[in-house]
Amino acid sequence: MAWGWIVGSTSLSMAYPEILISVSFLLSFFFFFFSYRLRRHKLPLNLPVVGMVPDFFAHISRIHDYATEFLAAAKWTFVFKGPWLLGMDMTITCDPDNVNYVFVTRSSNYPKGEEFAEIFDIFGDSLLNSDGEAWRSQRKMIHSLMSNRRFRSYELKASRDKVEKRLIPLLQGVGEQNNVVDLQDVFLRLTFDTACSLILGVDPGCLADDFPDVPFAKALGDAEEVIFLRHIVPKFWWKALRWLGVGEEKKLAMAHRVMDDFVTSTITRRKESISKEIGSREDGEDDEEAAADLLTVYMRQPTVREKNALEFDKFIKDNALNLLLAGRDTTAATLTWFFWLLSMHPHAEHEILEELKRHWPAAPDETPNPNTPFDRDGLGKLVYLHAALCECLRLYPPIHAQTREVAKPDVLPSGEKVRPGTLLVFHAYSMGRMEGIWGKDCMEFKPERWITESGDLRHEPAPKFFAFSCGSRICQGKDMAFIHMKTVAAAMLRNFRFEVVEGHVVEPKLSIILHMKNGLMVKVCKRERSVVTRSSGGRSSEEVTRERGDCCSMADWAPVVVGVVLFVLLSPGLVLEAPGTHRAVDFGSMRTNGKAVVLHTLVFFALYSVIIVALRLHIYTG
Ligand code: HEM
Repeated sequence: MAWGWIVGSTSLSMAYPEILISVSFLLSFFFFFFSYRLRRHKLPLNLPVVGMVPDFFAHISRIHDYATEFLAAAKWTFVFKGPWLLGMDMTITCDPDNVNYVFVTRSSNYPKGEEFAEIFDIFGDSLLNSDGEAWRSQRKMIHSLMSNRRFRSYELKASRDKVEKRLIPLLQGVGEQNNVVDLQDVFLRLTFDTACSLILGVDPGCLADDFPDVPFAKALGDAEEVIFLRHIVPKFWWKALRWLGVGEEKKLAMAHRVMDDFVTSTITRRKESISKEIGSREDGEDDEEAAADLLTVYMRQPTVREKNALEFDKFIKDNALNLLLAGRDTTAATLTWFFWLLSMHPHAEHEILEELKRHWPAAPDETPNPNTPFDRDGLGKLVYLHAALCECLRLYPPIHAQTREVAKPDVLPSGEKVRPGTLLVFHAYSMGRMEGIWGKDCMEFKPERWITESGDLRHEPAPKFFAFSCGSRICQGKDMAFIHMKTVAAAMLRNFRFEVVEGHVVEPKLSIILHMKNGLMVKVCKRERSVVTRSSGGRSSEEVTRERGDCCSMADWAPVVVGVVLFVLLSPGLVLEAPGTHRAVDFGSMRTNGKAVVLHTLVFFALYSVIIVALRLHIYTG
C-alpha cells in the first residue's frame, strides 16, 4: 500500500519504541472512545487539523436537527471548531439569555458586522446590511413608510385582492382538474406578486394558471442558496471563486444581474408614472383611491421630492430588493410549513375551521367562496389561527439563524468569553425545540400553548420566540406578515382541503431561508359542508430517518467499527516485523521509526475522518 511505502521510507530511529507504540494505541483508543461517546452525547466530533468540519458535512442533510441535538447536549451554547488557522470557529447558541443580552441589553457591542455585509453584498447598503447611523436612518424611513395610514389600508386591500382574484380561482382550477400542485411554488408566486404590489406598485402576474417562468424568482432562489454556502465554506474559498467568476459565485453574479435589472427597470417605469400622477394632482390633494405602495408613499413625501436623484435612487434600489426578500420568502416559507403541519394535525385544522365558521357565518355554497370578509379587526378575532401560525414559526422559523460579530471582549450570560473575531450564531430553529425553554412537549405542534385561559393570545417575549428577531432590529414587517398569512390561510382552508401526496418527503432545503427541499406536493379538494379532515400522506425527513432505525444505530456504531477495521488494515505498516525495511516499528528488534509513527497516526486520522464522513453522508442521505 502507498501509505506503507511512505511510512517505511522515513528513517528516524528512536529509542523506547514501547512508548511510541503505547501512545499510538492510546491515541487510537481515545479516538474510538471519545468519538463514540461524543456521538452518544450528540456532540460533534473534533478532529485534529480539520476540526468539526467533517462531522458537520456528514450531517449537512439534516443540519438543523443536528444543531438542535448538539445544542441540547451542550446546554444551549457550543463552540464549534473549524479547521485550524482558517478562523472558522463560531459560538452557536440558542440560549434566550444570550439572545436578550446580545440583541437588547448590549446590542451596541454586537453589530452585524463587515463580514455579514460582505456575505450579503448583493443587498448593497440596505437596511439589512448596515449598522450604526446608516441603519438607524434607513430604519426610521422604512418605519414611517410602513406606518403610513394610506399604506396600511392598501396593504390589506392588496393582500385580499391577490387571494380572491388569483389564489382561490387557481386552486379551484387545480382541484377541478384533479391535478397535483406544489404549494410552496404557489406561495412563492403569491407572495412575490403581493410584495411587488406593496413595495413597487406593480403586479408581475407570477401567480397565473400557466405558472409562467419568472427569472427574478429563480434568481432570488439561487442567490439564497449561494449566500448560504458562503456561510459554511472558508472565506478565502468563496472570495477566490467570486474573483475568478466561476462556480457558485458565477451563479450568484448572474442572479444578482437579473434581480438588479428587474428592480431598476421597474423603479424607472414607476417613477415616471408616479411623478405624472403627483403632478396632475393639486398640492395637498389626497386621493384615497390612488395606489399607496411604499414607492408611491415615499415619492409623495415633500422632503423626498427635494432629494437629489442619486440619493433617491440609492435608497430605493438598495431597499427594494431587501424588502422583496424579507416580504416574499419568509411569508411563503411559513405558509408552506403551516399547511404541512395542518395536514399532520387534523385537530388543529378542525379548530381553525370552527373558528372561521364562528366569524364567517355564511356557509359555503356549492362554489368556492373567494371573498374573505375580514378586515383588520376581523383578522384580529382569529385567535386560534394566529396561535397556529406562531406555533409553526416556533418550529420552523424561516430565518433559521442570525449572526453577530463582537466589537469588544465580553462574557455572555451563559459564561462564554467572546472577543473581536468571534462569530456568534443564534439558532432560532433550535431555540423553538428546547425542552428547558418550551417544556417537555416542545417537539409537538400545539397551537393551544399560545392561548391563555381566558382565550386571548399569549404573548411570549421576543428573546424566547425569536422568529422575528428582537431588540431594536426586530422585524418591521411582522404585522404585515400576519395580515397576509391569516388572509391566505383563512380563505384557503374555508374553501379547500389539502392532501399531501402519499410518500412525499418533507425536509428543509440548504438555504438562508427555511424552504422545503422538495416543495409541498398536494391534491386540492373542494371543502364540503361537513368537514372531514384526514391525516397526511407526506412524511417528514425525521420520520423517514426513524423508519431507517437500523441505519441510526449503525451510525452510532460506525466510528468504532471503522476505527477497528482501519487499525487492523493499517497495522502491517506499524507492527509487522519486516527485517531490512523501515517500518514504523520493527517488533523483532523493538526499534521504532519516529517520523513513521507520526505519519502512521496522521494517515490513520485522515482516513478515519474520510471514511466516517462518507459513511454518515451515505446513511443520512440514503
Ligand atoms: C413570517 C414572516 C417574517 C418573518 C419570520 C420575518 C423575520 C425577520 C427576522 C428574523 C429579521 C431579522 C433579520 C436580520 O436582522 O438579519 C427580519 C428583519 C426585517 N424584516 Fe422581517 N420577517 C417576516 C416578514 C416580513 C415582511 C412581510 C416584511 C415587509 C416587507 C419584513 C420586513 C423586514 C425588515 C425591513 C427587516 C429589517 C429590520 C432591521 O434590520 O432593522 N419582514 N425579519
